[in-house]
Amino acid sequence: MAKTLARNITSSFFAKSRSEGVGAIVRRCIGGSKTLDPFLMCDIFEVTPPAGFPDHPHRGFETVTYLLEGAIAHEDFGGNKGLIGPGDVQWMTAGRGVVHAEMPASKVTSRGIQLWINLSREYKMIEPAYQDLKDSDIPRAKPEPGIEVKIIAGESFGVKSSVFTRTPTMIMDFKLEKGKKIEQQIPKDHQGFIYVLNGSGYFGENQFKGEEHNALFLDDNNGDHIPVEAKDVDLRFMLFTGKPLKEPMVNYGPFVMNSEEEILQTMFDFNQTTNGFERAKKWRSSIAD
Ligand SMILES: Nc1ccc(F)c(C(=O)c2c[nH]c3ncc(Cl)cc23)c1F
Ligand SMILES: [Fe+3]
Repeated sequence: MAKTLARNITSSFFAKSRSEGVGAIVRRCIGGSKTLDPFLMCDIFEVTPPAGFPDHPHRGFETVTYLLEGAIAHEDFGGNKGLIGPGDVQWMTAGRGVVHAEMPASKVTSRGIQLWINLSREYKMIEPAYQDLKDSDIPRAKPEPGIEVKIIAGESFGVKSSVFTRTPTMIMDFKLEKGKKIEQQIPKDHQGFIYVLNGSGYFGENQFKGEEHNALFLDDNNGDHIPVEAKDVDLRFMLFTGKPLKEPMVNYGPFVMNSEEEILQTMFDFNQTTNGFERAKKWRSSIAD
């Protein structure tokens, strides 16, 4: 069978720690100087009480919060509240508007990843929705001993996630023992990036070396897979790919719309608690004092 086209890595950078929220620390691998349609932001966060992300709004996109260690409590203006524990995922579709708080619920430092995925114009003003996945709900693919793929969204080695993605997205957590190599299929029309969580490895057809805290960006050569090899040590990395929306994007902090007018309207809606922000009137979370 003819060998299909593989993706290469075009660039990488080391995600430095910076403060965010109230006393939290994040390594921002998307959203600082680097954007990658349809992804708006990707933070690898560390947060210890009393720090956190107190009451704040979102409109026009989705947030995906994946806990690596510890726990995050969340509560929104609609009374939705819960705990995101180790290995769990909260997929929040903010749509027309959510106001919530996200606070650490563990004495030890809580570590995780929060990805912001843009919504296309047709979905920006839909009702908010949640998809909560407990670690045990999230399928794994184990194509051979020494390789495990945790599939938060998308498909790997015939194993599919149950998550509904309005913006076509793949999010996977890979663990490769030293000496193992893998080829992960990627839709040809997706853009993507990798974040190395632990160890190091060689990524893409061009065997680009990636180490801890490195964000690595895939070329958009329409390749249908990416080869990865853990040559020297065990490797753990995240793969994020998504179909670009190719729409105008105007953002103002946690509001992401298609025009300046829509952003001004959003700021008015939030300040006047109208048009999706009605429940924000007088609401204060109970988890962020
Ligand atoms: N507007 C705005 C401004 C500043 C923020 F910090 C936030 C925000 O909440 C987060 C930024 N990264 C994060 N990682 C993890 C978690 Cl749980 C939350 C966030 C936000 F939304
Ligand atoms: Fe938030």
